[in-house]
Amino acid sequence: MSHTIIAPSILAADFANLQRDIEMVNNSEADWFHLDVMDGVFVPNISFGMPVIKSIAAHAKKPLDVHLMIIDPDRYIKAFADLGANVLSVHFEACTHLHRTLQGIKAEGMQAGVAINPHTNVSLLEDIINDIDLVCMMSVNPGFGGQSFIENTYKKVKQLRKIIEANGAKTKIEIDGGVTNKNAKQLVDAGADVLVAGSYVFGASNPTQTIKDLKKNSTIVL
Ligand SMILES: O=C(CO)[C@@H](O)[C@H](O)COP(=O)(O)O
Ligand SMILES: [Fe+2]
Repeated sequence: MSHTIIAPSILAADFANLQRDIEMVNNSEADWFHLDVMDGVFVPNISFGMPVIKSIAAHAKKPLDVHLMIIDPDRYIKAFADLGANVLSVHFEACTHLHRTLQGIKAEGMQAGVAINPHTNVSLLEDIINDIDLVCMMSVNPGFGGQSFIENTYKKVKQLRKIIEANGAKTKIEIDGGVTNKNAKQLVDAGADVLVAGSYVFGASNPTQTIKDLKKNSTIVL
């Protein structure tokens, strides 16, 4: 049996009841916390930054998967390591020297992730795939929660899975945006290892059960 990692996106949580929502994730079948950091420059939205992540880290009992949607992310690698990030993803489109940035993330003891926008071809990762711990494949345009899933993602997951296998890499594929129980199984069948879900989880009447269902439906019986 192969279990898919489920990472609820805190962007869709109720910030006035953040501790309650963190405890819900702690006590659920979810595996990671997905934290979206937006700078209002790389994406047309601003989310939350260091003080909020510090508070989340104080209560979270599962790994922190931080998705940086910011320009020049090298400036903050150490700060996110100090906050307790376990996986740190930078955007391919925001890095001039991606290889150096990934080495910098690993040097701080974190897993190095690369996020790619819907228009970015997965073949651009081929020469660096062995240095990437996780590819955060955007299945919506980054910047907002609650958007519709882009169907072309299935094709990209299959292409990326081939590149990973051809290079003997251990890279995980994470899907971010518009994930629901309607597309979860198909994404995992295409080769996804991690599913991020924000509005689908926190907008549900029973988020704990929704996570449980996502986990169950994305389990592959080998
Ligand atoms: O990075 C992002 C958006 O930029 C995501 O992590 C969203 O937070 C996912 O939210 P849903 O699409 O699941 O509502
Ligand atoms: Fe994200």
